Amino acid sequence: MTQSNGPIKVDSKAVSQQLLDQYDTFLFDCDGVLWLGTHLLPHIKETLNLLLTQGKKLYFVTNNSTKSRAAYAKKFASFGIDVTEDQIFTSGYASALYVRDTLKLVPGTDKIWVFGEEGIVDELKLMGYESLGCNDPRLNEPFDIATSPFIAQGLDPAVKAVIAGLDTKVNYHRLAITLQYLQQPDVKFVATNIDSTYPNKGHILPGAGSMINCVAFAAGREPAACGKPNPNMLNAIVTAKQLNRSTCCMVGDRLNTDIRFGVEGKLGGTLLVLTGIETEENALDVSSDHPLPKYYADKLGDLYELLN
Ligand SMILES: C[C@H](OP(=O)(O)O)C(=O)O
Ligand SMILES: [Mg+2]
Repeated sequence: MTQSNGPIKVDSKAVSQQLLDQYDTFLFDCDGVLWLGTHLLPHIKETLNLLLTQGKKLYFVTNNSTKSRAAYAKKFASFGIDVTEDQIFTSGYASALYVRDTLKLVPGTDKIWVFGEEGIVDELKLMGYESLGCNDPRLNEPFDIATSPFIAQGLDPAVKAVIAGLDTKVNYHRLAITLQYLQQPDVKFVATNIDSTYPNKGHILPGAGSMINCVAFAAGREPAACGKPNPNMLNAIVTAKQLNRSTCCMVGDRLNTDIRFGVEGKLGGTLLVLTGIETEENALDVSSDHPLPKYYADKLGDLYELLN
């Protein structure tokens, strides 16, 4: 079957082997591809091991900024999957690289207000940056303009950027103080990713993009989004790992981030799996605003199941 017929379904041993034979490197999205929250999807370990036995290089590229690369390595280990930190790239790490290499903020002098979770703070800390906000327990208090310490003490003038990401503790206090910083003209606005939702155990939950848009709308500002499909994230991975784009395959569950990342990043191929956000109808919708995948499958584990 040729690409001119549209996305190719991985539903036979021949197509599964054809896909594996084309690529020597696989970049995997995580949420909706490998797992749903703490639930590992079927035959993930077997599929990753199969790729390793065939000499493939594996990398993991997630827009989920709630954990650091080190914390993700621990999550893989909790599933009995041996992945090192340097195989993992998160949107929190991509955002910290942007703060360091593009904004050129000065570690030890410039601070960052984090509207998001520890994964962003941890990556910034590795680069020598002090963060404010995030899990500060005072932000868990209901917001009261008369008593908020962030209002009473005033904003920290050392804050030169806001990084906004998925924050499962989002509340009015966090939104209000983040907006105060975004109203400062010299404070840059950085977002980890644009995902409107993310999949978790059969439910579709609000994603980073939904809460980032809340403060962006209030501030009347658009952030620089550092995760997929931003090509800078792929450029950083390709450079760090000396990858040959033409022999790489991006595996994801979302058209407007993962598949767009792979297609616009000129990778050799893309595989959309239907265990996360997209449906088979979406995968085949030629009228879609987003690039369609070269391949698609009901789940990643089909690669293994069809060959065994
Ligand atoms: C959806 C995204 O994670 P990913 O699918 O990129 O691992 C996220 O959790 O915001
Ligand atoms: Mg995903």
